Amino acid sequence: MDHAADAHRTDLMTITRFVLNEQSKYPESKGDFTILLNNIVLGCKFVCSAVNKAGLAKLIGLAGETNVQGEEQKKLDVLSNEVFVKALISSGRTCILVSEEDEEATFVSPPLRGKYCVVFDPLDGSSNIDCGVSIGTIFGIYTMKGSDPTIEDVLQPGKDMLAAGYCMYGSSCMFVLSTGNGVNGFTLDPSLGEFILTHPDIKIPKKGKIYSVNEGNAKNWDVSTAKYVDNCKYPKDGSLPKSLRYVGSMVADVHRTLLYGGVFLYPADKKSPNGKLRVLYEVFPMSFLMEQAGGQAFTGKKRALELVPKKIHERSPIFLGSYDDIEEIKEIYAAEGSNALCP
Ligand SMILES: O=P(O)(O)OC[C@H]1O[C@](O)(COP(=O)(O)O)[C@@H](O)[C@@H]1O
Ligand SMILES: [Mg+2]
Ligand SMILES: [Mg+2]
Repeated sequence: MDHAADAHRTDLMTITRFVLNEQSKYPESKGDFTILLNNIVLGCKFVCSAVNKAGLAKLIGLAGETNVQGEEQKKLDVLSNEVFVKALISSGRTCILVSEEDEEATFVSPPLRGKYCVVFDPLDGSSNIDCGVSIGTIFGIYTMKGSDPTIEDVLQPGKDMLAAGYCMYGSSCMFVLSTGNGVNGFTLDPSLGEFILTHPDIKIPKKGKIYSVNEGNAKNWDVSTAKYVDNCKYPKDGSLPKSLRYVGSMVADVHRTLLYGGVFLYPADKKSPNGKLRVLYEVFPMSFLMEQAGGQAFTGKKRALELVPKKIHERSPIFLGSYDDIEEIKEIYAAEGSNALCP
């Protein structure tokens, strides 16, 4: 056995070692990012174990509160939010936190203040919590621009994000991360309590066979969305129809899209003129990952990562997935426009 050659194999590459290797590429780095990420990973492990035993631990059902989005919060929404706020602040590396579950941004005071701004959806796919279908956590990381944190530090375009990722709590627990050098996936080994690199350098297929959308909104769609989905079902070019897959958890639908290819879309419609998904902690992180994996992310008008949000809970329509499939959607929108709502 040539042990020396084996030393470089990615087997048993934990996420901590992976990030430390990444860090070594930046000699000036003091390890702040590694410590921050370590606490995000810890938060995900905590939430993963709570999700796995939700039915046993009476963590199913409503918390009795309503969040800023007007949604009834689930017990696990509230628990996950508390876990991540604590994990992020105790890292001593954050200055601003924006959570889906908190109306205002949280400004971290010294001495625990650091240079990173973290935007996050502590539990994504809340409508699937009580039935045990895959859900997740989504996050994005920016660097503070000045010496003191201001809300402008999180109202930056998505392309200025430093890193983004999600953790999916499904049949296996997967942590998917990009620090701007491609996308890597890690699977939690429950017996070790370690995330192990299992999906190095994820690249989305250039074209896919799957489309993912809530067709229940079809009567409210604009002409372009209706035309694209019609093309998926009744292709005009003689190709095979695409298959429909929709979990209703963005993390699960985007994770499948990243690995298998195709498109996930949550368009604007008469009911939700700005779509449903939130720019900072859903649209941006997933768009960042999609582009890093060779795909695209489009709003119906522009590249999603070019958006500059004005409010922390702002929403945007989103189409993300395989490069060629998003090109097709962009051509339809260029021809039909994005304001022509279905009659
Ligand atoms: O039920 P709908 O309208 O299809 O919406 C599903 C979408 O809403 C979400 O559940 C919104 O996220 P939260 O669960 O974090 O609020 C997404 O995960 C999902 O893609
Ligand atoms: Mg969400
Ligand atoms: Mg959520």
